[in-house]
Amino acid sequence: MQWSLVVPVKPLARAKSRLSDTAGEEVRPELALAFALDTVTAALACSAVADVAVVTEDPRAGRELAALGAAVVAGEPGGGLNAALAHAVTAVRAARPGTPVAALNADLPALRPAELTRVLNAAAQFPRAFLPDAAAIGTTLLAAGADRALLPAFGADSRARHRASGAREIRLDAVDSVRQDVDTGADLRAALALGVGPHTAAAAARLLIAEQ
Ligand SMILES: Nc1nc2c(ncn2[C@@H]2O[C@H](COP(=O)(O)OP(=O)(O)OP(=O)(O)O)[C@@H](O)[C@H]2O)c(=O)[nH]1
Ligand SMILES: C=C(OP(=O)(O)O)C(=O)O
Repeated sequence: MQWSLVVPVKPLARAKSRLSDTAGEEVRPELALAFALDTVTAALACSAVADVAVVTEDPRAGRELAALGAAVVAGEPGGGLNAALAHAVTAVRAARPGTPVAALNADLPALRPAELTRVLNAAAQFPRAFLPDAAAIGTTLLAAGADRALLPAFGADSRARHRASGAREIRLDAVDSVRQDVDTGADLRAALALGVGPHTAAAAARLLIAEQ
């Protein structure tokens, strides 16, 4: 089974506010963009992925992610992340009616295509399924099979809310790269330890140089 992925990217100037202890205001947008570039590069290289649509209102993020081969969905309805995802799924299914869809966070800089394939193959066993984040509180991926509504409930305690919504929790070992989202400095160190993509590696190196 091949999936259409929907990847949400918040306007870079407002993104990753919880990294403010680790990265100053001028560096944070660069880091957020680097995470998204590495996430989308790995997603596009995944054999279980048919296409990737980025939903963003940020012109620079849209431009740079489109250059990788992602489609860009603009025109968010307002109301935040879940409304943006529902809007993007409607746009994707207008082009590919009924396609299975998965929402994937854009802050997974260590993402490995083979691990994403295993997660998507597990998701394909259920009408709706999700993967908890590394902290086991949030969600990094929510999937809905052909013609199923995604019903995204990302945000605080989304693991519990996705479970309560009837989505099946995916329990797999050795898919750390799909679970390691980066919200804090500690998350960034954990992602660097797993091994990040080239954009994040370069941005993190600039961050360390700036600190010296
Ligand atoms: N398109 C879109 N994406 C969003 C929106 N809010 C969050 N996202 C994205 O959703 C994913 C999960 O969001 P968070 O992990 O909370 O990231 P964030 O909002 O940049 O981080 P904080 O500022 O620290 O809360 C990331 O890929 C964000 O870029 C939104 O309003 N619109
Ligand atoms: C939006 C989410 O991400 P975070 O918890 O990283 O903000 C979520 O986990 O639902």
